[in-house]
Amino acid sequence: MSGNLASEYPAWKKLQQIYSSDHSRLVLRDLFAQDPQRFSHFSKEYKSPSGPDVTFLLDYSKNLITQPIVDDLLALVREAQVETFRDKMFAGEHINTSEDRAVLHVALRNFGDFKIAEEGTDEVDGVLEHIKVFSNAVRSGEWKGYTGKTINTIVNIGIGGSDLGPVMVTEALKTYSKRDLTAHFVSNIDGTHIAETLLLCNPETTLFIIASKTFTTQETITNAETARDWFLSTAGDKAHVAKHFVALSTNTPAVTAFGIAQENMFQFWDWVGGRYSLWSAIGLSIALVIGYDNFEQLLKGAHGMDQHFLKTPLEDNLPVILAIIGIWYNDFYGAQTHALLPYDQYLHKFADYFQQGDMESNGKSVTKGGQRVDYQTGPIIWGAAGTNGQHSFYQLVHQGTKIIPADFLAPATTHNPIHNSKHHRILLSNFFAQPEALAFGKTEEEVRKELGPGKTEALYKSKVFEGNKPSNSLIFPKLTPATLGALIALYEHKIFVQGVVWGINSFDQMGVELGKVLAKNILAQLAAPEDVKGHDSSTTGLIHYYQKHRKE
Ligand SMILES: O=P(O)(O)OC[C@H]1O[C@@H](O)[C@@H](O)[C@@H](O)[C@@H]1O
Repeated sequence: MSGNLASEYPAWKKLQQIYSSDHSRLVLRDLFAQDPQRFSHFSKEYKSPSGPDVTFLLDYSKNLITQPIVDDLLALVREAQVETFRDKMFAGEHINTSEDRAVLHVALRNFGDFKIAEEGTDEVDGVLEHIKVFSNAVRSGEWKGYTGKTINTIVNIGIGGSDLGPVMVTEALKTYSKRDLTAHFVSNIDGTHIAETLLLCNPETTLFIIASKTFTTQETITNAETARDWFLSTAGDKAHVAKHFVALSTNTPAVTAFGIAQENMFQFWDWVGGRYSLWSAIGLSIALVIGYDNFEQLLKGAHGMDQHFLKTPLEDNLPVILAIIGIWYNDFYGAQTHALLPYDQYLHKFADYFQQGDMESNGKSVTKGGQRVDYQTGPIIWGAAGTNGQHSFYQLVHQGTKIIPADFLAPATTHNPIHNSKHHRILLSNFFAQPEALAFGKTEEEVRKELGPGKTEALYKSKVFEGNKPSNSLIFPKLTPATLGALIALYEHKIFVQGVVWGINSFDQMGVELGKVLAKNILAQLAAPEDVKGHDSSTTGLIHYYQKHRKE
């Protein structure tokens, strides 16, 4: 986030030369054969420096790297002054320059450690207390609906960062959830989303959580109004809204105008980016589902990773290691994507979550100084829970023409050891096998030996796995709230490091604006064909087709 062009750093130029001269020699079979200690050289165990016990092993030995390459990538990190910018972030400096804002999601999980001088950081504990008291009241049944019944359903209405974090975390920690409290998440403006959800709700026992940092987001406000109308059509009296609607927002006037009382508003601050907000009041639905104590464990797990990121030398710093490996493929190998592949059904929304986390943060092409970059920035993030992906897109990962770096994640112990953990052993055998198959493949010689003579050349060739496909493996004892917190913070800081190296602002999201403005303009033109003005022939033609065929 220095605003410099990464391609001007001496280390960048050196890495380009290394890639050109050496990449054909970077073959995992050979690298492992040459160094029997490769695993211990390129793996690290994380142990939380404070708070709840969190540990995991990151094995990055199956990457197309050598120690000199790692050293040059770390030199790049130093030249980009990542440590300086990291310290600025933790100190509350306004590193989000385009919006003149601090970037302080770390302050939301700062259990007294870091000194941060920014307005609002002294209010964090008060909001956490509010979340605690409220979530305890709802979960215990003390909080009653307008007819005196306890709440058994919550509906979080929010989109983007006000949806994806709570969705991902409540799914990931479902085993900790209060099973008699059903949680729904409504995000899409498509009326189908709210309509189908309302069919499952009883107005007497449903709590709506309107989650919007700005409280101006069209989707969220429209869905919230629809929910309020639906509620009032049964409840009648507007005074009952107070028992069934709460807001999570930075925008007090808009919340009040909507009709939500200030005591039912959970505050946060402009220094919390939407995609980094699950640790804030936006996490209310998480606290309701898993309980406040577990929510706090999540925060503490993340705080441990914050300390690790802040205090660990670069060569042992796990977010830095993930970041440099990503840069190596993204910028030198030309990899377009990065797959997140958790072998844990509970983490089935992990890739969706980091699609926003990473792509909205680092999907930029202009540096903080305003220069057009001449290299690749953020990768396309995608993925699915194992083993489902194996029966779908892994074919291309194994034998396609593209290089797809991937992170495999898995718990050693499952929360569901059914059938004497048979399922889990099978799951983990796949978690171990896939990176092995990707890295080492199967040679033509091995195929010929296996099939024997007399087969067509085409068949021999089609069964070859070229291998040399890179991956990281991350294994942790069990998916606990604290472990999940640490994993999320690990990836958040990885994204930060990459953004600093690329010289971009990872904390604004100007790219979401243009479409919003055009949609607003078009919405006002939808009534009649003669209203449709100022568009290209394609857009005009599409709108005219819609106008001809709609039935409302
Ligand atoms: O929380 P609100 O303000 O409704 O924003 C919801 C989402 O809006 C989008 O346009 C993006 O800017 C996201 O970063 C944000 O999380």
